[in-house]
Amino acid sequence: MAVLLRKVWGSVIARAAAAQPDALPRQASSSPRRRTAPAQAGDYGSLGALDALPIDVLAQILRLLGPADAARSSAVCRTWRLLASDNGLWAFFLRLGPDPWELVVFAETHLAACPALHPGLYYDSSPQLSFKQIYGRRAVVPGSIIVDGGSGYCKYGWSKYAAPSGRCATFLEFGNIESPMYARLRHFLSTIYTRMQVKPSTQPIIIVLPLCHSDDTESARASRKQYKETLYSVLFDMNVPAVCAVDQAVLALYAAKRTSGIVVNIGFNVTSIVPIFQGMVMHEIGVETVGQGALKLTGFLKELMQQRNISFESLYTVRTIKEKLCYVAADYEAELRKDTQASCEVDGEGWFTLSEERFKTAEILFQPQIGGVRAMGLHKAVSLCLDHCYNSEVFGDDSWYKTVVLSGGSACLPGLSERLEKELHELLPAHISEGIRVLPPPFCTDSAWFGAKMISNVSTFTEAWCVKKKQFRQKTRRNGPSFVNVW
Ligand SMILES: Nc1ncnc2c1ncn2[C@@H]1O[C@H](COP(=O)(O)OP(=O)(O)OP(=O)(O)O)[C@@H](O)[C@H]1O
Repeated sequence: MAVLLRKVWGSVIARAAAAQPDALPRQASSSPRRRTAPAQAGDYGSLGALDALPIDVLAQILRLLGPADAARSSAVCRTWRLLASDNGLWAFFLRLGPDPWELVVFAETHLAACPALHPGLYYDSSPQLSFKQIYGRRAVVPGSIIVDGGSGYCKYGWSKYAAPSGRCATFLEFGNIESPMYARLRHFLSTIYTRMQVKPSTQPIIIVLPLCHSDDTESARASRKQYKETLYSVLFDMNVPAVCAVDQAVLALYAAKRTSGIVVNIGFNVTSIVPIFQGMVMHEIGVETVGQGALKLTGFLKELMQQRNISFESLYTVRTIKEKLCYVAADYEAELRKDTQASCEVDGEGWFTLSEERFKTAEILFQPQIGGVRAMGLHKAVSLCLDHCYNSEVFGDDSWYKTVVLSGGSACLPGLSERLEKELHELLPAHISEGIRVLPPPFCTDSAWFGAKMISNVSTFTEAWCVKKKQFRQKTRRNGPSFVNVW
């Protein structure tokens, strides 16, 4: 530390000399300004001279020293302790960390406690944060394994990584994991651990819970409970030390830096519209479901390509073309009159050119009949959900549902958020539609994974979000498995 301080001290003097090139040699030590610096640039002997430096220079020194030495310097004296506890200093160190600053502030402000585990503790305000404490706690939060077992595609990886490290086609490798069975879940999770080359006992796990496509019925509640019970049992039988299980839609909402709103998840098979208030899925208001998702979009593009005699090798080719060329028209009729031809290359198969198929594919989200699907248009289903939220009148704040967050890979189609917002404003009465905003998916296919990553790094993660093996065993012994429902 002393060596660093000397270096800093040298740079302070050098900067002062550069600013006043002819003043430095002549200045007498009695001049008021010179009282804050030694007489010679090389005179580093006494560190006591630091006391005479202006506060902002001392603060800069602490910043240059880094968090470990800044924390150590609080042991020197009261003044250093005060300086080293400055919130701005620790906010500066947090900003240098791997997570974007606004995500850190959002997580520490709004995600300090899991609403399902600690309903009383949950807050949605902006308390005074101690960044020093937060820095210290975030530094020791253990890394977690994050598993988002989507019904089409599974994403998994370590929370300290920037993105999921592995992806696989859930439906091909594991069948549909939404019908929970001990053996299937165990096989699924063991496979992920093996692929990641991680021992289950070494780290907590965050499991992204699949969306429940049903209302608040007895059987829906029972199946949610059964799924969670099996999940916890499987993981604790595998010796996982702590488990955090959160709904997919809630995580996607967190990734958009919101705790209340409506998540529209265009899933693999179905699209779900999920109202969420302060991190809790509002099953009593109703989760709307539209019976088409990514698979239908790919299938419809395949049909359109076949109609134009465009040949391709597999459905993966069609999926790639969809991701590269398709978009959502702002105005379907107007788009039909435009020249929309564009091409893309698919590895090993050459170039493909599409015209109106580019926007016709996604138009089935709004006009399902174009694709021969008997389903409700997306805008109508979202309107219905908004209407239910408006009529629920259970909360004082009537704007909690006015942010609509898109999630799921297909929601990355360019133009979708703008079109949905436009349709909602046209469809709904002004008193409901006023102020409604539709946000594109914050991290494309990986929104839920990133929401989980945000939670995994929050300073209170282990105690506020995780269920530990001992807790689980004790509670099941005492209350039977039914207690899992509140988790
Ligand atoms: N940029 C993109 N544009 C259009 N579609 C995309 C894009 N990126 C991914 N997709 C599509 O998203 C689909 C996969 O979505 P996602 O990974 O969200 O599914 P999932 O998580 O398995 O679904 P579920 O929510 O039902 O569990 C694929 O069909 C893929 O083609």
